[in-house]
Amino acid sequence: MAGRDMIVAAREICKSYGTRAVLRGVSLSCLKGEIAGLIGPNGAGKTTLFRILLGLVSRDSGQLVVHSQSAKPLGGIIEKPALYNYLSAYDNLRVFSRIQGLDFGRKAYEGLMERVGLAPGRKDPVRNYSMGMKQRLGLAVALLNSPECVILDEPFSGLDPIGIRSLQDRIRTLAREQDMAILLSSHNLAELGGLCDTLSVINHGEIVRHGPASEVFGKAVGGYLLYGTGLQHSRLLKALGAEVGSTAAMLTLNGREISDVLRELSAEQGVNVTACIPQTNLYALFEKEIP
Ligand SMILES: Nc1ncnc2c1ncn2[C@@H]1O[C@H](COP(=O)(O)OP(=O)(O)OP(=O)(O)O)[C@@H](O)[C@H]1O
Repeated sequence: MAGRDMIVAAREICKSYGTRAVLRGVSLSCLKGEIAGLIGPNGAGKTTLFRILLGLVSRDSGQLVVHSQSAKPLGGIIEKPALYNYLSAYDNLRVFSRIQGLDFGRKAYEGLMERVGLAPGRKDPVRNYSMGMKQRLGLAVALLNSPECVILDEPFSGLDPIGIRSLQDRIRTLAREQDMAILLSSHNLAELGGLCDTLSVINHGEIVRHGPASEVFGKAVGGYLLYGTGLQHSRLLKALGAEVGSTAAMLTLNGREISDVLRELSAEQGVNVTACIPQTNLYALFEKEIP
């Protein structure tokens, strides 16, 4: 990995609480302009790792490496953003800056609000905000001080699908247009799959898989749900043992490529597939990969 482009790396991090080992030799890194996802079930160790990266919790052993020219290279939100609900978004940003002994001035705060998709003119208290707006304000707080890497713990929790899409777009812009390194966690593959460049899977305090998101996502696909017309007449679906209804079919590939199956289906008379939705198997994803 080129040191020049790497912003943050955790190497072989171990952490125990009492006799419980929570992180067992975890390594994770994020490059400039990269979106790196960390996925794992409840209690896997995601928040603990992010707290260690942000210097909020000490590690027992392992190394943290940060390459940055910035005075404050890392910014982040751990769990829900802790906001002052009785203040406006603008005043929240001012208070969070002053806590750090800084004041960036009106223009900077308004610019930051626009950058995360909040209307700078809105004066009412944050308690009136939707969950999605609060998450975006939390992101703005994390961006104070212009960090080169932003760490977001469960940023999509509590958001509806439109809120998820909107926050994903903001995160993509930060990485693609502003070259920021983004590390984010979730226990929901759908939230990370289309957004991240790389995915690391953590379970019981160990990274059990790591790689390009498309590969890791591919490991978790157990089958496909097809929608369409005439599916019940398909000889191919019957031969593949799919469960076929009048408008939908559940298909397990058994070694075939989905692209080949779709091509062959499109050649069948009277069969028209209108949607193909991968069905993920999280048990397979969270299982430790045998090298
Ligand atoms: N301060 C603490 N004291 C004792 N145990 C802790 C502490 N913080 C976390 N743990 C334990 O460490 C383990 C990992 O917790 P962590 O919050 O890092 O997991 P997570 O993957 O973020 O889970 P979730 O998705 O539920 O937020 C859990 O068993 C948790 O109970």
